[in-house]
Amino acid sequence: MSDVLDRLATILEARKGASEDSSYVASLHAKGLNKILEKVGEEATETILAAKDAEVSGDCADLVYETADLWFHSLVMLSHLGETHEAVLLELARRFDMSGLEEKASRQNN
Ligand SMILES: N=c1c2ncn([C@@H]3O[C@H](COP(=O)(O)OP(=O)(O)OP(=O)(O)O)[C@@H](O)[C@H]3O)c2ncn1[C@@H]1O[C@H](COP(=O)(O)O)[C@@H](O)[C@H]1O
Repeated sequence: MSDVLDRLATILEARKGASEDSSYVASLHAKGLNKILEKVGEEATETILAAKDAEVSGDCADLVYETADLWFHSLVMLSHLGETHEAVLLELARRFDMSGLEEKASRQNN
């Protein structure tokens, strides 16, 4: 499961050179950053609405589906700008490590 982002990133990279008629990702790149950002915004809104519905129904299936759409379009945005998910994972890891150090320092001070 953990290699899904790596595998998807490889496909997204390959789609940069693909024909826009044969590939949704290539069509987004061809339409440009504004179209990609429009999709990220739409998917973020759909994710928020699905989260509100999930709170009422207790069913998170639509929320998971919409979050996957949001992550996917965010990955296309990063790829369009020459960045990858790895930079985001590194940033999360850096924060995780920092919070670990803070916890340790706080334990030592008490
Ligand atoms: N993970 C995804 C993925 N998630 C969502 N989508 C597409 O994202 C779009 C979601 O937008 P909407 O729900 O607004 O649907 P829509 O109304 O058809 O979209 P628009 O007309 O508004 O652009 C749909 O067309 C979905 O098919 C995806 N398209 C592709 N992938 C992955 O990307 C790879 C490359 O895809 P292609 O470029 O199509 O080969 C695929 O193998 C998949 O692994």
